[in-house]
Amino acid sequence: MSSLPASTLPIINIAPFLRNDQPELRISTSAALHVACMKYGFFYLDISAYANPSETAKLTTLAREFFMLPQDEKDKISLSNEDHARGYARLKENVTNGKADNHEGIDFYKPVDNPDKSKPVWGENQWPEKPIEFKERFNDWVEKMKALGLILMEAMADGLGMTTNEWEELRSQVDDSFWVMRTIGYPPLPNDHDGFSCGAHKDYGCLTFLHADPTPSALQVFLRQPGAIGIDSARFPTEQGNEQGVWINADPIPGCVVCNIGEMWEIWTNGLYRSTLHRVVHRGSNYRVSIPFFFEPNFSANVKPLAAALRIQAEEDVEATGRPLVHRTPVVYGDFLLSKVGNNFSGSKGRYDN
Ligand SMILES: O=C(O)CCC(=O)C(=O)O
Ligand SMILES: [Fe+2]
Repeated sequence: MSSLPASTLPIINIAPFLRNDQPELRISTSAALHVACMKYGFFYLDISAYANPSETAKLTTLAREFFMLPQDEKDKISLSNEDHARGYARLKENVTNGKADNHEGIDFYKPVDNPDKSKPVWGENQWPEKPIEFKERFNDWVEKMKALGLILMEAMADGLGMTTNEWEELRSQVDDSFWVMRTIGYPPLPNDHDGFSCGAHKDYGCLTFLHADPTPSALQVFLRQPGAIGIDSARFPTEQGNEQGVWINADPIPGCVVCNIGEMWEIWTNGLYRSTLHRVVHRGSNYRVSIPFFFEPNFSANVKPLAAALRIQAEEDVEATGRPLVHRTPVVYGDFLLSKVGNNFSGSKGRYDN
């Protein structure tokens, strides 16, 4: 897999949205976001003005220390203790496209009022006792990523040409994000493993911010390119149909998180922005650690096509083709999430994934 082309994904710096004195830079940045979301659904977000590299390095170290603990120590926070969504999942416990993923991980969700572990995703988070500092540092990261989510959403609203009122309305759907954070550990993928380190999928929420250790040639992104011959087209998930494209590596870049948009953005933009397939194929010899943070809509958010996206489409499509716009079906985010989490577990109820 190391022969895949290197990433050509754009790098977008969030810095102009952290301050108020660079209006032109804000405009060009939100325009670049708009193009990146239409073209790739994936980009690098340079957060070096927002997060210190020592902070992210500490997170991967803590996660690695946890995964190196004996199995029975890790199993103390097994997700079977809880709502089958929050907690630790053993290697190969997660399933994508019917095949076991070669990773282990801990999932955390936004805490809820009145937790009830008999209800999917409605239990309590389980934090490891070891290594110490784990809970504190990761909680800090949650706060930081939640704030980043709102900053990026506003920048994207600008990129879509939303009015202030339209942004306020969208903001009210994401201001109590039902976020998810995962720490994932990937041993090298054995050659005879029937599946991937993490099988091809789209993220189904709003925005993913992925911090990973420096391992190259692990995360791969599917770039749609009509006419291209896919590298292993036999393995496309069915919903991808026979769409053609190529897999590229999205190797980590210092100071950046990899950011991708989930399926809720497809609905909000009525398909103008596309949520993009990605997968992990980690054939290196080291133990890889990644930490995705999923900034999601509020549980009760009613996600439907945004007027700003429909305006763009009306200009581009209807005039060009004469066809009326077909609107995507609205969903309540929490219902959508619950319909998804049932599919991902070999033995039990399921959790957040594709
Ligand atoms: O580990 C990675 O690089 C990606 C993980 C991922 O795509 C996910 O958890 O949704
Ligand atoms: Fe993903």
